[in-house]
Amino acid sequence: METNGHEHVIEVTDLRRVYGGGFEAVRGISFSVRRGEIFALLGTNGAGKTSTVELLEGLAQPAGGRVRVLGHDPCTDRAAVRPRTGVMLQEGGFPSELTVAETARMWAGCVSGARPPAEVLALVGLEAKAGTRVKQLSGGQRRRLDLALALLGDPEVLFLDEPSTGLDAEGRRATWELVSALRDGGTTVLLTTHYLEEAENLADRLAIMHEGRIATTGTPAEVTAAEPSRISFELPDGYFVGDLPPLGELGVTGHETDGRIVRLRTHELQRSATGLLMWAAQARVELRRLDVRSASLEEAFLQIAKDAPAQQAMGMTTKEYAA
Ligand SMILES: Nc1ncnc2c1ncn2[C@@H]1O[C@H](COP(=O)(O)OP(=O)(O)OP(=O)(O)O)[C@@H](O)[C@H]1O
Repeated sequence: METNGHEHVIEVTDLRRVYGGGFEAVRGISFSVRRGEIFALLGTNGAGKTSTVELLEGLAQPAGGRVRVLGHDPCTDRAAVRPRTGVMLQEGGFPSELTVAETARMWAGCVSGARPPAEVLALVGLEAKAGTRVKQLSGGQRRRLDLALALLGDPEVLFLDEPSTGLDAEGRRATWELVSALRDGGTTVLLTTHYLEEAENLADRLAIMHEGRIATTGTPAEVTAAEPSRISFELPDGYFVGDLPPLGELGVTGHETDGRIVRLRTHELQRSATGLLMWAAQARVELRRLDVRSASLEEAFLQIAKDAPAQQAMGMTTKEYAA
């Protein structure tokens, strides 16, 4: 379907997934992915990312709502969709006695018009491991084999469930480069990830899921822009928060204290930082552990996940100012 001149390769409308015991893992989500775009689904543990991706892959029927991939229902019209998509699941589950090359050849036998197995192994940097048994691969090498197999059919749409989990920094970068190159070649990619840096580097657009719903969506810049920047510092000896200049007048929209550490939130970082530093200069005090940082995807993520146990454990007090 075309909207505003963009062809939507994946369309999800009010999608729901309910498991056997009645647990609703996906609670009415909607988004679309354009042709040639990388779309990242981010979220807290158990947010419903894998449950969603499995519906897009046609591995299960939704309890409600609608999924279209390349214009088809991926579950009931699997024969039309499957040959045009590549899937990298979280757990590949290969026969461990086969070598890498044998695994790729076996998989190629199940894919119509498969690319030469050696070609996809080279793409993911596994050509030197062609003769190695799968059971002797490291976790990261297995992930790369997973990715190679997903590429065998030269798919138009690629689903990647946590593609770089278990990879070292170099392997992760290599995967990002490969996925970017695939996108540049016209492949549409939907990926799930726990790495905010991955989404920031790779995704054209993203959605952050929390408890089965989409909490926010947009380009990384749009999602980030909605979040405040942060300034933190240690209160100088003998000073209290009340001794600081009126924070609202510095453009500060809220603050938290954690012992002697003060954290300020602001949408006007330069104005707030300047006001604070001028105050410190005039008072002739040093702001130890001073940290000034622009809004980031991490902030957006933590804000959404703020009721998660790890955040509660930080035990901060919070004050909000009227904007
Ligand atoms: N087969 C199942 N039966 C019942 N509940 C399930 C099943 N699979 C997943 N769930 C539950 O559905 C919720 C969403 O799980 P899902 O695996 O989709 O989350 P996720 O966002 O991919 O998480 P993670 O980041 O930890 O991989 C979780 O609460 C999970 O316990």
